[in-house]
Amino acid sequence: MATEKDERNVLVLGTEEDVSVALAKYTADLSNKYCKKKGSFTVVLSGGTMIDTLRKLVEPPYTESVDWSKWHIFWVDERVVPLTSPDSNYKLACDGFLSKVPIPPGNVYAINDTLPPEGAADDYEDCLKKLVDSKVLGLSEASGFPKFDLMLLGMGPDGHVASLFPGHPLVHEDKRWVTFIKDSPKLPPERITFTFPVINSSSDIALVITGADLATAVNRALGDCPPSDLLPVQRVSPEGQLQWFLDKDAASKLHTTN
Ligand SMILES: O=C(O)[C@H](O)[C@@H](O)[C@H](O)[C@H](O)COP(=O)(O)O
Repeated sequence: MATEKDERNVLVLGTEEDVSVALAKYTADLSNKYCKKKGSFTVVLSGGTMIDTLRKLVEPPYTESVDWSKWHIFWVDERVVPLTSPDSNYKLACDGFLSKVPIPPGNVYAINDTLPPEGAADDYEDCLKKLVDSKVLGLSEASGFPKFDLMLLGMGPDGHVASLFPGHPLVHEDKRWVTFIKDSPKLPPERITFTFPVINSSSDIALVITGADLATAVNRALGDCPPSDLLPVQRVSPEGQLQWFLDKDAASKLHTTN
């Protein structure tokens, strides 16, 4: 397995399978760290291929060694569709991940799928505020936004993360915790999404990017880009640590990988 790591925490592994193995260990280690430190682990999922890449986490030794009872699960973005729809990020995570480990169902925070996008975003933000009141979630001292322990983010070929797309005004939203989009260029069009202040208040963020179709965006993201032309993925800058996980295909257009 080829492994390269640079000072920006860019880990380049041979294959998607290698990324899956490394991501499982990284996530289990953080679970251990946060469960010891604060008695809980707040994890934010995205949709797309990231859930499949998490597959090694629901295999031994992690099925036994991870304290799943302390986990709390959120979504960085969600499609406004029924939770039973094949388009639902909740359903994707249930089928590929949550159904395989004993996370208490009360710790899994799905959107209210009976509401339109505006209402679903308000409802999810209210849910986060209640969890702050009940001390499940903390607030960042620096930003005043909620602070999650770990966000597991994917990236689209256009450089989007969550449902924050290049050139869309939502990229600059700086007041809301959760907002909505009705014209997402990636279908389905109606979604809710965390905003960048919430994303960037996180303790740890993993950017999990595999496949040759993402190589151009990876090269733009990790290369030098004029500040006015930042891709959404380049705005990911957590208070804690950002860790990139790339396979060789996704890294194939990088000029230098050290
Ligand atoms: O709901 C969504 O569509 C996702 O949360 C989205 O942000 C995803 O993570 C990226 O688009 C990458 O998706 P892929 O991994 O499928 O390329």
